[in-house]
Amino acid sequence: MKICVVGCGAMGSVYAARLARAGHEVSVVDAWQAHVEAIARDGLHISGPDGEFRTAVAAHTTAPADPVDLVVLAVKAADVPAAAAGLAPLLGPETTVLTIQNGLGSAGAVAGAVGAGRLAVGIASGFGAGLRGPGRVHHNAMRALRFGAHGSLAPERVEEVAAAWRTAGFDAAAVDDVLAMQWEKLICNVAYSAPCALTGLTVGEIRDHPELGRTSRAAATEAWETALALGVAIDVPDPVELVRAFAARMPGAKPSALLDHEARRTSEIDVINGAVPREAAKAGRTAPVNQALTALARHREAAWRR
Ligand SMILES: NC(=O)C1=CN([C@@H]2O[C@H](COP(=O)(O)OP(=O)(O)OC[C@H]3O[C@@H](n4cnc5c(N)ncnc54)[C@H](OP(=O)(O)O)[C@@H]3O)[C@@H](O)[C@H]2O)C=CC1
Ligand SMILES: CC(C)(CO)C(=O)C(=O)O
Repeated sequence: MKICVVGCGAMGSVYAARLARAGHEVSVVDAWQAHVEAIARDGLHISGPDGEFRTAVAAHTTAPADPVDLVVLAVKAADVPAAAAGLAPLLGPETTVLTIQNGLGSAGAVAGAVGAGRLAVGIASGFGAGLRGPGRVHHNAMRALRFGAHGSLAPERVEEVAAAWRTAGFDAAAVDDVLAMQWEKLICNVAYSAPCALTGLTVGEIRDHPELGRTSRAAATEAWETALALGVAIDVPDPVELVRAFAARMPGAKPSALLDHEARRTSEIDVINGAVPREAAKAGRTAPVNQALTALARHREAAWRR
């Protein structure tokens, strides 16, 4: 498959490098000039639980006029509208766009820019990835990717994408109910994103903390109750068990919201913990734990923008 990964950060690099190593024709587009130059010169260097490797991929700072079979949009939520608006040079009549962000709401912005008929949504779970420097990424684990149609994209097209990712060694599958998958991931993210970002603790440290562990589990339980109240068909009998198992796979990981706060950057808290009170309101409910965590994170982030 001819694939372009737009947003070649922590996750985009893992996707691009593994897909290229599996023999797909892969290029990347990223906003960070020094990173793009390092990739173009030395390739992408990935380290993770299964060792290290380096792969050559073509790298650009803006999308070249060269339509591909698959665009993978792997920027953070706040950058989705701008990145989606720049995808036109990569799109041919049969191009599928796969957007993979944590939190809720990104797909709507991408559909507006590229058309819902070509859009698939992905959920990446259990990677704990971070950039180590230009051209270099480390990930703590590599659990699963699930893909689903956002609008009228044919199921065969989603399956084709999942099959390509399986050739690269990912546990990847097409699912019918991508909204349920997004909520299952959201339950895990709300447990760790704001609590880790606000305290500087890792996923495992939050899980094991006598007081903050309780806050983390309460945030997850609130998201779980909200999903059930909205009638989302999540397959989660026990949210506390779900988030414990999530942390057990990568106790040392720093959620990307914590990496953002360490760099004094605005995080994705607004579409992760912040999504829960917004969604709860649709069901006539409140979500005070996530509301408070979001307010604290927003307050800190606002100070960096002053
Ligand atoms: N990290 C993880 O372990 C996991 C992350 N996720 C989710 O995956 C998504 C991506 O996260 P992550 O990889 O950590 O984020 P990163 O910040 O590491 O990567 C995003 C990259 O996109 C670049 N970028 C921003 N705007 C544009 C643009 N318009 N065109 C091209 N490139 C652009 C950024 O450059 P610059 O920094 O210069 O703006 C950055 O290099 C998020 O939604 C995250 O929540 C999901 C599962 C695990
Ligand atoms: C590590 C974390 C919490 C990133 O933010 C994540 O979402 C994942 O790896 O699935």
